[in-house]
Amino acid sequence: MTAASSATRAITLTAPPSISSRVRTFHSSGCERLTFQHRRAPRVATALRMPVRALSQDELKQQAAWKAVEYVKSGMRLGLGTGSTAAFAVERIASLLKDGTLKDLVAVPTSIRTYEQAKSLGIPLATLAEQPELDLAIDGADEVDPMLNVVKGRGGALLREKMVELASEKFVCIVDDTKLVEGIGGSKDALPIEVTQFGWDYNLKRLQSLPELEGSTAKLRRTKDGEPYVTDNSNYIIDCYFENGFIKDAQKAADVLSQMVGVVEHGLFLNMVNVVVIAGSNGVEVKDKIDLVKEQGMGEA
Ligand SMILES: O=C[C@H](O)[C@H](O)[C@H](O)COP(=O)(O)O
Repeated sequence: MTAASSATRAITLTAPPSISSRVRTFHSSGCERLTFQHRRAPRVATALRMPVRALSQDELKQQAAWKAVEYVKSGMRLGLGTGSTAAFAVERIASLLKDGTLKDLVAVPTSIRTYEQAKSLGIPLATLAEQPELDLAIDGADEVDPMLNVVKGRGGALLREKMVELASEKFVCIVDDTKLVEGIGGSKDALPIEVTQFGWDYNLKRLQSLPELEGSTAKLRRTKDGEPYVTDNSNYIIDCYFENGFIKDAQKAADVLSQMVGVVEHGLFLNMVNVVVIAGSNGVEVKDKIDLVKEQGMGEA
C-alpha cells in the first residue's frame, strides 16, 4: 500500500436534516474514512418555515422618520412637522440630542401639538421670526404624487407647515407607502382648505362651484362632537373630496385658491418637497426631486 493510498482521506458530506440520522451510521470503509458532518439547515429553509410578520403602519412611519433624521446635522435650524409620522422624527431628534449625537439644534414647530411634544422632550425651540431661515424641515404628508407634489393638512396644521417649510432650504417629506397616489386627489380623501370663520359658508359654496375643483365635494370639517374644527390659527377647514378621480390641474387650482379672499391657505404643496422618504413592506426608499426631474429630462429642479 503506497503512502498515498494508505493515507486517510476525509470526505465531508452534508445531508438534509431529514436523512441525517441514517447517514450518520455510515462509517470507515477501506482506506477512506468518510466523515459525516451534520450542518444546520440552510437559512432559507428556516425562512420558508417561519411566517414573516408584516410591519404595522406605525412601524413604517417610524422607519421613514428615522431615515429622514439622518439628514439632521449638529448646528442646524430645523422645521418640525405635525402628525403621527412627524412625531416619530421629533422623538428621534430629541433622543439624538439627549445622547449627544446631535448638538446645537434649534427648531421651529408647525403646530401647538408639535410645540408641546418638542418642548416636553427638551428640543430648543424658536419662532419663525427668531429663525426665519431654516436648514431643513421634516414633515409627513397625506398624498404624494409621482413628481413629489404633496397634499397636507388632514391634521389641520397646513398653514404653519407651509410657512415653515417655505422658509426651509430643504424639505424632507416622510410617508408610509399608503400615501402614494397617481395624481392629487387620488386617495379620495380630503384636500384641506383653511378658511376664515367669517363667511365660511359663503366660501364653501364658492369652493363647491369652483371649476378648478370640479368633481369634488366640499364639506366643513367638524370634530367628533359635531362642532366646527378650529385650527391653531382660529380658522375653519373646508375639506374637498375628489371621490371620482383626480384634480384636473393642481397648479391651476392652487393659483385660484391662493387668490380667494377668505381662503387663508390650501393643502396643495406643489414643487416644495426636495426629498420623499417612503417606508413600505420592501424597505425604505428615498426619492429626490432633482433625480426625478433629471430622469424626466425636465431641466433644473
Ligand atoms: O396637518 C397635518 C399634516 O399635514 C400632516 O403632516 C399630514 O396630515 C400627515 O399626517 P400623518 O403623518 O399623521 O399621516
